[in-house]
Amino acid sequence: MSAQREMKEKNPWQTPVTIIITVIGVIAIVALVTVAVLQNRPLPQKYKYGIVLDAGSSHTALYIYEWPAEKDNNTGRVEQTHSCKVKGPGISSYAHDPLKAGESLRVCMQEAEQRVPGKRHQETPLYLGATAGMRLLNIENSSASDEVLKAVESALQKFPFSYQGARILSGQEEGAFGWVTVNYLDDRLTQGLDTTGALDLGGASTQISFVSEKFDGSESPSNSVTFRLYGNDYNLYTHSFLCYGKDQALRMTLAQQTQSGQASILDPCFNTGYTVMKNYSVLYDSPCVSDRKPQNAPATFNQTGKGNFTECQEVVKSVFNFTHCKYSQCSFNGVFQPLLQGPFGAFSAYYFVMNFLNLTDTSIPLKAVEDKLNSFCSTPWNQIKQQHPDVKVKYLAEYCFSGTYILTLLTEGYKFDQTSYSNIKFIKKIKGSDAGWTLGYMLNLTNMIPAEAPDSPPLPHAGYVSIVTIMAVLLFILFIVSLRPLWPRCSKQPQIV
Ligand SMILES: Nc1nc2c(ncn2[C@@H]2O[C@H](COP(=O)(O)OP(=O)(O)OP(=O)(O)O)[C@@H](O)[C@H]2O)c(=O)[nH]1
Ligand SMILES: [Ca+2]
Repeated sequence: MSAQREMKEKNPWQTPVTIIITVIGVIAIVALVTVAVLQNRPLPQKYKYGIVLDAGSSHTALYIYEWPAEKDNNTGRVEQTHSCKVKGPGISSYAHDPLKAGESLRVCMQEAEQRVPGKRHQETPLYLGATAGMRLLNIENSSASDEVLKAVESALQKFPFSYQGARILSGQEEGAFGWVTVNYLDDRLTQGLDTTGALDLGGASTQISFVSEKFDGSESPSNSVTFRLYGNDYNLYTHSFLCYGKDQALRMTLAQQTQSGQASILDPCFNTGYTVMKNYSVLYDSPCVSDRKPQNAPATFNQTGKGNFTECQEVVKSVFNFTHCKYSQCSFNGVFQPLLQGPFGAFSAYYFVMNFLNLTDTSIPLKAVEDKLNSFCSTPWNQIKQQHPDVKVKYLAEYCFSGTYILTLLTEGYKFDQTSYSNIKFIKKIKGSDAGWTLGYMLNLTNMIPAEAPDSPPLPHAGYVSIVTIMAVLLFILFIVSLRPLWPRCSKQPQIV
């Protein structure tokens, strides 16, 4: 028993000094880890918001975007959280009653007030961009388009957001921002990856934008847009064809068929059995066709469907001019276009139409696309209506024309062949955000895409805490090891008999 007592007395682990040092060491490590965890705990996520109104020719849509407040500069972080389709036609249709254009936006704006947290209202930028419908109105009657813009401006200023202006975008901006949106959402810009081209088919204009190695902008400077984004330079080819959106293109094919001011036409682009009376003055009330209005035409004409894809394609082709080109190569109407390159995302009406016609699979031969259109166009109108009772009649009636127009625009207009056609993807959304010019427009105006690559992000919180914990444990072990001279010698342990 006395030997045991003697050993206990000699054991340095049980001296008060060692016990105090060990306790202090443990407390210090616990404190270090606690401070690391608490100090670097991610704060509850705060979001910022931005609102863009897309005042298109056929309708207006409102988009709300959201991004983490502390990450304005990081790509891929801005997301569309809400969209609202304004009831009624596009703002350019209110030329005769501009106040109604402003009034029409109210419901969607009230929705935005509900969706964006109140304390963020005042700092949330609000933009309105108008496209081809307003471009046409501006050509036709610039004071009327000014009035419409003024009316929407005063309507928007009544809301508590940070109003940043309502303006008409140029075709070039519309094409370029559509391209930015697609590539931003695909995370192609920060990674410096090859980019995706953008094809946008609206009601009154259509845009094609892509990066081509063969294009440095010199051959046609008006089609060139240069960007420096995240440290990479891009030389973008873009062109917007005014009047080649699908509604104005339809007008042009009808103008082509009513040149002599007949009282009726047999239209190959509409299904057999479809018939409707149309007004000459309404049809020709657009700068896209107004100079072709036949003299002495009656007030109305009957449009009756003939349902013939091949003939429809001939009529559609007649609205493109392929005769002159002063450049090395052109798409149509004497417009320069470099060699097509890379994958393409085709959105807006490209998607609506090809999705309805079950033609979004671009790996099928172009001949098969033609066959499908041929079969759709030759289906009687009654049967089409029966098969699709829930589809809006206006859309349904126009699918034969729209499908034929899209195929002709892509293959004859832009010169997509079997191989390049298979590089097109018909898309509506990318990662939950609509493909279109609005997101690119907002990112640009809020300077959210820096010219140079941002510094690499700091260590994530979990990584930080793990490293501090490992370091603390290592320090503790080191501390214990440093006390080695005080350790009891195992070999000298007294034998207890
Ligand atoms: N089939 C179908 N067509 C649609 C739908 N929504 C819009 N469209 C039509 O598709 C065409 C293009 O629509 P948008 O892309 O909204 O065109 P927009 O922005 O008003 O016109 P732009 O100012 O030329 O860009 C128009 O003819 C619309 O009437 C839809 O859900 N289904
Ligand atoms: Ca549009």
